[in-house]
Amino acid sequence: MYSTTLCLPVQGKPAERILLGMKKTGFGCGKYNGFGGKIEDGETPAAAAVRELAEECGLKVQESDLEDVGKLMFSFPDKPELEHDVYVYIVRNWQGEPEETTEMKPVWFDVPDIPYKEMWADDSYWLPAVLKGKKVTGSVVFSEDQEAVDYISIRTV
Ligand SMILES: Nc1[nH]c(=O)nc2c1ncn2[C@H]1C[C@H](O)[C@@H](COP(=O)(O)OP(=O)(O)OP(=O)(O)O)O1
Repeated sequence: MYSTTLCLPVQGKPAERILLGMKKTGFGCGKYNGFGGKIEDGETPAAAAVRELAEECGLKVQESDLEDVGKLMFSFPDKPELEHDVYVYIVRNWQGEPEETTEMKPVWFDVPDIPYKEMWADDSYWLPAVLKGKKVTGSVVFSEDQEAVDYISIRTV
């Protein structure tokens, strides 16, 4: 199993707008998602989140700007090698402007217009709670096509 990060830049508290990226390559290509990727050997989740956010959309943050909003585990019964967990962070302060990179095309969405149909199927279960200020932990099992959610257990606090 490997570990990844997911950074969600938002404006407002509670969140009114969110920056998502249309993923152009790799895992989740063609979906809108937060910004993140694999945690490298010897790297902390926070350091990886800062690095991936800058690499994928050019926003620069300090580790102290990361608000830890939970951890999720994703598994794919027919593809155990894809099993991974995700450290999820919200950021409200950054330097720079979002810019398109080879990996992601960033787009701002008003929270009521978040394009859940063009995102990972689990997001509609937990992202609304996170945007209202909750923390989430949980686990998601995907179907064979790696698109539909077969089982989901999310705890919000
Ligand atoms: N079901 C899911 N729901 C969600 O909201 N985000 C997910 C998700 N499954 C994976 N992610 C996120 C976590 C992470 O930010 C990204 C996948 O990272 P990966 O490292 O696997 O892919 P990349 O192709 O970006 O590789 P690197 O950038 O090279 O690390 O997608």
